Amino acid sequence: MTALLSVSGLSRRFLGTDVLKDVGLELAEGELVTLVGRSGSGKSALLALLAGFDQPDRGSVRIADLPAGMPPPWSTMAVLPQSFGLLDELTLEENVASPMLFGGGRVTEAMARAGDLLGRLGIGDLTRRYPGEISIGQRQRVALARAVAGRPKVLLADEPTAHLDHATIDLAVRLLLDFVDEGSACLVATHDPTLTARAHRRLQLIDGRISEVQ
Ligand SMILES: Nc1ncnc2c1ncn2[C@@H]1O[C@H](COP(=O)(O)OP(=O)(O)OP(=O)(O)O)[C@@H](O)[C@H]1O
Repeated sequence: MTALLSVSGLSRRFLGTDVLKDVGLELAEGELVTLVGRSGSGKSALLALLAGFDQPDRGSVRIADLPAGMPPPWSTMAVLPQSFGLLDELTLEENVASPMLFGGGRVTEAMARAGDLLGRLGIGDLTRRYPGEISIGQRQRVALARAVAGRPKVLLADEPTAHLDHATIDLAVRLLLDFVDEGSACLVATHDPTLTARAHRRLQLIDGRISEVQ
């Protein structure tokens, strides 16, 4: 299996506290891996380091075949933040199509894929609405659709099912599993037991250290 993300010896200190201590992990192509840990344990801090939004005090992050430490282009790594980051002036389908269009994709194909992804998440009837006209759980689904739309090699997702009901979580998990099956890898910080149960592997953060959940 090809390693799409390799992390070693990652440490990060905030305000005199070692939040992450010597963290190492690998994500292989085809893997959906969850990251659990108590609130404040450092999950979002770790995702920020992996995404290149923050710099470690020690350690290295290597993404796909880029040199270690090289910030990944958005077409290689996508980030789904807790705050979604949707563009309010674009319709839902335009939001989802945007990574494909920025990557040089054809408009008709990008819009068709956007509609398909939104349909798979149960909101195919809302494609022409704007983010301000839908619920928070619907916005979360749009953000998930947009995160996978450009087929990035690595997706980092922070609590992507936090606002979803049980049936909708099932749709989201299926989408993520199909996404990694097509040659990507996904690391998900989550408190969601359904998502965790269906992941290929589970990691946990305790006292700044990462370990595999057996
Ligand atoms: N920029 C920062 N400056 C100072 N402290 C920070 C900063 N970012 C994170 N922290 C601290 O690092 C710790 C880990 O925060 P983080 O947001 O990664 O937790 P989390 O596991 O994602 O929590 P949750 O499940 O509640 O989202 C917390 O104690 C937090 O206060």
